Amino acid sequence: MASDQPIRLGMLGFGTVGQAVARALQRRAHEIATRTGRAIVLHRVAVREPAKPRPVALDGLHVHRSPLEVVEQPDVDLLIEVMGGEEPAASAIRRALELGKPVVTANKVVMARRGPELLGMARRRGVPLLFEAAVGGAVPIIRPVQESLASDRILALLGIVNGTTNFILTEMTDAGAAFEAALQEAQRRGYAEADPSADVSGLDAACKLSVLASLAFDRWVPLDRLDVRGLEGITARDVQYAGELGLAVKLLAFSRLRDDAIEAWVGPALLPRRHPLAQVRGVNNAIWLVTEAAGELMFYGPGAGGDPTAAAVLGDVMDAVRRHAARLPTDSRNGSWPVAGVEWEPARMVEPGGALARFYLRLQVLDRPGVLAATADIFGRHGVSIESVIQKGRGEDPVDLVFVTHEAPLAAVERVAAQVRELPVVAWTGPLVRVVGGA
Ligand SMILES: NC(=O)C1=CN([C@@H]2O[C@H](COP(=O)(O)OP(=O)(O)OC[C@H]3O[C@@H](n4cnc5c(N)ncnc54)[C@H](OP(=O)(O)O)[C@@H]3O)[C@@H](O)[C@H]2O)C=CC1
Ligand SMILES: N[C@@H](CC=O)C(=O)O
Repeated sequence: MASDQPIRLGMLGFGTVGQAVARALQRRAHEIATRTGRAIVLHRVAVREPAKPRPVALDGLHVHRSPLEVVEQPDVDLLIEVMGGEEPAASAIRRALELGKPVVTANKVVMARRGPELLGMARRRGVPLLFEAAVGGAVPIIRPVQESLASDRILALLGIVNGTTNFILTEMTDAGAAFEAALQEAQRRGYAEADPSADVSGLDAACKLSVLASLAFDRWVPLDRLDVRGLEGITARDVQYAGELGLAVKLLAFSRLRDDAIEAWVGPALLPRRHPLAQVRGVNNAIWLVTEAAGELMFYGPGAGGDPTAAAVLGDVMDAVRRHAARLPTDSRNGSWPVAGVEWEPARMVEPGGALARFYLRLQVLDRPGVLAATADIFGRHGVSIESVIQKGRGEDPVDLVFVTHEAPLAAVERVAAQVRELPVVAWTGPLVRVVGGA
């Protein structure tokens, strides 16, 4: 990068985030140049369908269909990857690093599935690979965990890391919206993934948790070792009943150190309405960290959407330009996943079935004499003690029974749910939902 020349960007993807990056580069060209000491211009892009009409036009750019073709161009100094998915994104990032080109990505799938390999490559080449936008959208969380808290020890993290599902749950709670209508609105606003089932199933949040927990605990927390549940089966009635219990439904990501093993899960959870995470509404995300020295910290802001995400992407671009110009290697902790010079090892994980929590379970039962005693008996036989039970409706066919348990191992509560489901009076059982924080 000769210092009198602008930095020429190659960008893979020109969808919600890519177009917002292009807009911001134009609108903020002066601040960006002043703050980095270099002009930064978008030069080449890769898209699947160049002829598709877009709110931001591709005019004046070199447009390619092949991501690798963009990477290989000698006039591309720095790569932005905002196309999503594992491949061809990971191969393009890898090739850029091999060529010594700094990379900025918003892709949590790539970082969760290929992070250790790509960060290892970045470190060997002494080239930045930055991914602040991959977790929490505009919320700064990667840099605080890697840099600001580098001297501290993170003990636990709990967060809302998916904007789409938080938006859906907020619409269902506040406006009584139907799940499908709220999801469509989230897609229209550009919050959802290209395949929104990744948001709804908890996979998007799980990728983010894998990345964040790996950085927080300095060992690889593999995606396929997480207990991942989504919003499937959560209905307006659950939202209503939770409200009546003074609780709010959220899709949470949780991880903590237990002895030297890692417990990690993503799933629907009920929080007391006064809990700070219960106040996080709409597309916002929030991550609450517990550390040894600093205590409790909370990071909050828009977790999805073109402009907020583009701000995080461009922050990384400017950082990469400054680092490269100063010939700094990737900093002490960036790329410390795996730890410098040490072969990376997957974390020892707490078996999900053994992890303790309180649970909410809703059943639809035929209103027959003795039905409550029959279901409660199953809980007792598996050693799961019931904290509260509510019956909703009477005489209708079927009625709802809502159980909240005391702390119990997940595996025991799963056995209860499976056995209850077999009772002839039980018409339907909902998903297991954790209850977090005091009632
Ligand atoms: N949207 C958001 O709020 C956030 C998104 N992210 C992440 O940012 C990334 C991009 O998201 P988003 O902008 O919403 O996604 P979009 O689906 O809106 O855009 C994807 C872009 O990538 C292009 N593309 C996809 N596959 C290929 C391919 N094989 N070859 C060439 N071009 C390809 C598409 O081309 P075409 O336009 O021709 O179809 C499109 O321009 C994802 O990793 C996402 O997880 C992170 C934080 C927030
Ligand atoms: N689909 C994601 C986008 C940001 O990562 C979300 O809704 O959070």
